[in-house]
Amino acid sequence: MYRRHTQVTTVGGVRGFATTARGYEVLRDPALNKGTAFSASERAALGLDGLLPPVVTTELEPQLERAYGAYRMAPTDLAKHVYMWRLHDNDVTLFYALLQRHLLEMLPIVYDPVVGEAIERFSHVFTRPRGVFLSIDDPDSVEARLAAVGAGPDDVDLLVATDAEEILGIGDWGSNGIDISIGKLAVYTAAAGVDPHRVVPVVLDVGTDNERLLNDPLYLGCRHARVRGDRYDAFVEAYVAAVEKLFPNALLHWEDFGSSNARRILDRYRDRVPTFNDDMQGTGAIVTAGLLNAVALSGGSWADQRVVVLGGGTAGCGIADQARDQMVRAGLSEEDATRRIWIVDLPGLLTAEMRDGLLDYQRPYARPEEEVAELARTPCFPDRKAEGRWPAMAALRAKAAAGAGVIDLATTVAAVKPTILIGTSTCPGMFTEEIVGTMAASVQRPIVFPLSNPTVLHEATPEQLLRWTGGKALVATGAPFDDVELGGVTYRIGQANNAALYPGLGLGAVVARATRVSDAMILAAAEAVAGEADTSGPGASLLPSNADLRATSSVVAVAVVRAALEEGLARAEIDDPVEAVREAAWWPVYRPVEAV
Ligand SMILES: NC(=O)c1ccc[n+]([C@@H]2O[C@H](COP(=O)([O-])OP(=O)(O)OC[C@H]3O[C@@H](n4cnc5c(N)ncnc54)[C@H](O)[C@@H]3O)[C@@H](O)[C@H]2O)c1
Ligand SMILES: O=C(O)C[C@H](O)C(=O)O
Ligand SMILES: [Mn+2]
Repeated sequence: MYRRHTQVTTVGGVRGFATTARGYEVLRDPALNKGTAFSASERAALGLDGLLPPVVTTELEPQLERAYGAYRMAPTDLAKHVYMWRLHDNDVTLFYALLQRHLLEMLPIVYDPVVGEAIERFSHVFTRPRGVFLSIDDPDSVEARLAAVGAGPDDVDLLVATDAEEILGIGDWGSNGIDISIGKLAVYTAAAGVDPHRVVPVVLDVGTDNERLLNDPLYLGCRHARVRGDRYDAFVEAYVAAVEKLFPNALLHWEDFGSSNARRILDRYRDRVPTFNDDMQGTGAIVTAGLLNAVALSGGSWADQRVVVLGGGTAGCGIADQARDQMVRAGLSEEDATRRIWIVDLPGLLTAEMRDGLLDYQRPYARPEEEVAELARTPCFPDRKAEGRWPAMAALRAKAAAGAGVIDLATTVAAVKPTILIGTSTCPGMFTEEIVGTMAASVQRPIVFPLSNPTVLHEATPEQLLRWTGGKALVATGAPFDDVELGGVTYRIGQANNAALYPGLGLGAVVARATRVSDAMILAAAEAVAGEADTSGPGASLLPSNADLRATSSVVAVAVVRAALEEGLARAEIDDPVEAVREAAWWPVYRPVEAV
């Protein structure tokens, strides 16, 4: 966000800034600061002579070299992460120029998986605030806190908010979760060119149930258990209402909410404001993109797929919904399509007898009793980590364990013979050789996507899946994985991470000034991503490489703008979507700064 004393302007025919700031005030504004790249005349006019070394380097190049050297010197991934955000606080342009140049290397540092470590350590490595902290203990202050960023009604395009109940697969991290909002926004800019000065990261601090935080003297958030129920809903409402009032054009992105709140919030607001839930819809769409290519390569038809999802939370059910919709497009009725999806969670295969304990969006997938009556049940052992984190599912698990037992993943896979196996369980190693072998024995090209993040939580590694299936598995993962060499073929592993989709979706929605984020816009994004992958040749990736994210995101954004126009959801007048997206995209280049 630009400070109040700075305006975006045109300087000598080029987009630049006009500012009343002088001296250190200029250098300490990360939006304005160019360090050694201030020209001699800018230095004179802005009062910078004497405050900078004498050499003038008007290009970014030498600064990029210096910054990359410093980055390389940072001894650990977390130290690299901290270095990058310090750089951001010093010079936003240089940060994004560096990130974009080394995108494949730095995305995992700035974003997932290292952002997970940074979130766990937030209270210990905190140096300076970024983003907006909203507190459930002071709900009346929501509007004032958002207004404190100092932006006018036309100055904000996008807000990413989290309540941090289910960060990646690492659980509840309270107000530390601000870093996921910040990380997601950095990807919006690096991947799609969303203007980093027109976005706001937000944490909705409703407390935390994480004992480690509650007992950490350095914890910086509200030190009490998570507030739920009416107070929670009123707080979320206060946030949305304040955004509508202060930033009427802005898109609202929800990130890493717990499974009991994510869908409810989305359903409440999706017809009122432009909004989407990244874990449900962004993930569903990027996985659809990977599946579109995988199903085509497998030679099968969508109407014939059988899908088993391990982990029926926000991501798993978001994926299930979009897979169901794809089968409906292939000609199945909604009921028949739903019947081709099996969800296995902590209580085992979700069945009709559990109906009352299931979340509303899990319920359609519960299997009828008569169908599962013959399936073997195994006793299950309490999983302490999971009991705390998913009370509803853990209660069902305990009930099943006390009764006949659970229908586990191995039994489900043996009975269903799925063509597609999806992992969103947060439980590493759950896709065993036995389970994958069972699948491979009945389908030619088993499609297996272990998606849990961060990397250590993957249900299986691509190397294992390919080895166990003699290279037949069609694999995509949530975190980045190296190529796999097997039988003389190099297998490139597509990353089915919503980072490859939501930036283009968001940019498209922003460019169109969309009033809503519709299912058609999301499908257009998924199809656009799928179309960007070259799946020809042995071992080809199912998804485009993250090295091409900028180009992929532009294609996605154009497709989203077109879909918004077709549905009459665009407020912007757009003749040429390609040109509109090109014009809107922000690039990390130094701009002239004028003293006024
Ligand atoms: N690749 C991506 O783009 C992407 C996107 C979103 C989420 N994810 C990952 O998916 C995972 C789940 O995320 P979420 O947002 O859906 O979380 P969530 O809390 O909403 O869902 C997790 C579900 O897994 C279930 N579960 C836990 N242990 C299990 C076990 N042993 N067996 C079966 N089910 C189990 C829980 O009961 C819960 O229903 C996380 O690791 C997250 O990082 C990946
Ligand atoms: O953040 C990611 O890497 C993807 C996804 O949103 C997740 O929660 O895991
Ligand atoms: Mn997420």
